[in-house]
Amino acid sequence: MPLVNVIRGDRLDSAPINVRTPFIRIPLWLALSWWTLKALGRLAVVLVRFWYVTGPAVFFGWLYLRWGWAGPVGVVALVAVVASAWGFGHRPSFLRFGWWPVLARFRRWLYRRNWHAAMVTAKLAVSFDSHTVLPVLRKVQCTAGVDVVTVRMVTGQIPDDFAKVAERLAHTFGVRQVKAVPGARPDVVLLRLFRGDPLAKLVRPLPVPAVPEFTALPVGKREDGDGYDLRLFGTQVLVVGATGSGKGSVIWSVVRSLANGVTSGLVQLWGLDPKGGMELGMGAPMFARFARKDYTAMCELIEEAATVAKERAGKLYGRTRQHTPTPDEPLIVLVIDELANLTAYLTDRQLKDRIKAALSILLSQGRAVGVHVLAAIQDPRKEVLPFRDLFPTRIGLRLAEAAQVDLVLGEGMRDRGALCDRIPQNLPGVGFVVIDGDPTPMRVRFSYLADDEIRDMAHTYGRLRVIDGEFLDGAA
Ligand SMILES: Nc1ncnc2c1ncn2[C@@H]1O[C@H](COP(=O)(O)OP(=O)(O)OP(=O)(O)O)[C@@H](O)[C@H]1O
Repeated sequence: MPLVNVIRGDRLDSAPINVRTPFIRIPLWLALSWWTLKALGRLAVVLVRFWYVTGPAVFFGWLYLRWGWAGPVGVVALVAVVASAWGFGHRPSFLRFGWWPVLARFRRWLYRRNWHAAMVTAKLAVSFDSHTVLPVLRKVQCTAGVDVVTVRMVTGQIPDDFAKVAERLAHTFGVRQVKAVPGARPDVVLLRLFRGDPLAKLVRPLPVPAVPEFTALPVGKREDGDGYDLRLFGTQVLVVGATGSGKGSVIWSVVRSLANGVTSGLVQLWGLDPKGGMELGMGAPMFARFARKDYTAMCELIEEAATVAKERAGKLYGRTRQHTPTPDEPLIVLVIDELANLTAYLTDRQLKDRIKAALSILLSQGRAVGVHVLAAIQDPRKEVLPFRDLFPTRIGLRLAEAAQVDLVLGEGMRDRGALCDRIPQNLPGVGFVVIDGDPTPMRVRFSYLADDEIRDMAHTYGRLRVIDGEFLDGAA
């Protein structure tokens, strides 16, 4: 409160010009007519603007006057019958042209009701030149479980401003999650509001592709309802998740998508399960090489893979930039269940150093020459996994701490919606991935193979030859 130069009373600022406004006497009938005309004009604007309410209201009013209750009830029944027939007859077109547009109009009305308050409380309203400016709600489109709201930003705003307050917006609009992605134009942001959770239900094992498509292996479902296809060519894959987060389901989903390649010899899986074969043991026949107890055998497997990678790189030098798998030179995928056991917790220092050296060669040189790594780990810190950055594809399942999200998925990914630390324990197999060409992380759920399904798959497609350095009976 100011303590000097204060006097009581209203302060009147001196006017720049003093103008005496003219006094005109208007007859009452003229004023009344003007007000009536203005009210009629406003009514016409409202009637036209909310045509989707006024049109049906007028139509039903007319039906009622003409035929009594039978009129409106008959028309409602007719619409219900036609809609049901359309919905059952051709569901995709009914949803696209019938149901979603109607729902979108309703949802737009809901969002508009809260828009002003939501923008002000989320600090997205901007004060400029002594007035408040709000982002403009342009359009709402609905699809299964998701509303896409097109928003024109205020000058100076960027999509990340919306991403930062996404959680606040989700609570305000009563949806599960909000994601902000850049729109088609630089001044537009798209808010994706997720109403329900399409990933709440378990994803059953997916059909095994006849020939594996190494750029798009079907492994799960995305939250926008599409299937999630993992790219293996040209990359190395790291799966990070707390205990019980479903790392095993990622591994088995990938193995299943490659199963026909294993049978045809186009793919060789080499399995390393330092936890004594707890995870990979059930499907051991899927692996051409398998090590579970002997750390020296595991180290030798990794060194052998690194040697293959170096030899192939030497052969392909100057000829091609991507190796094409053949039965003579198959795609090799090293599946490692708990990588930290090899890189951090191993007490034999010499062996640990050999493993680290071979792994870094494999990770850096293998991806172009068809020698890949699919590794799972619980703790993504640098001390545990020094070469985290050599895995271009990283999958974040449920994580223990918010700070781990950006370590796994990249800087700013938690702000953009990858809430790995908020994945509930009752949703194992759910995680976030960064999909090529999309700056916002995608929530996915990996398919789940029960133990019997893993055994069946191994029985149908498996070709195991060597366990811990020893040939299996009947295998050669
Ligand atoms: N994709 C999934 N869908 C449904 N349930 C799943 C899925 N993945 C895993 N589960 C369930 O969660 C349990 C734990 O999964 P899993 O053993 O794969 O986790 P993990 O991350 O490998 O744990 P740990 O690090 O302790 O080995 C499984 O026994 C299974 O019941």
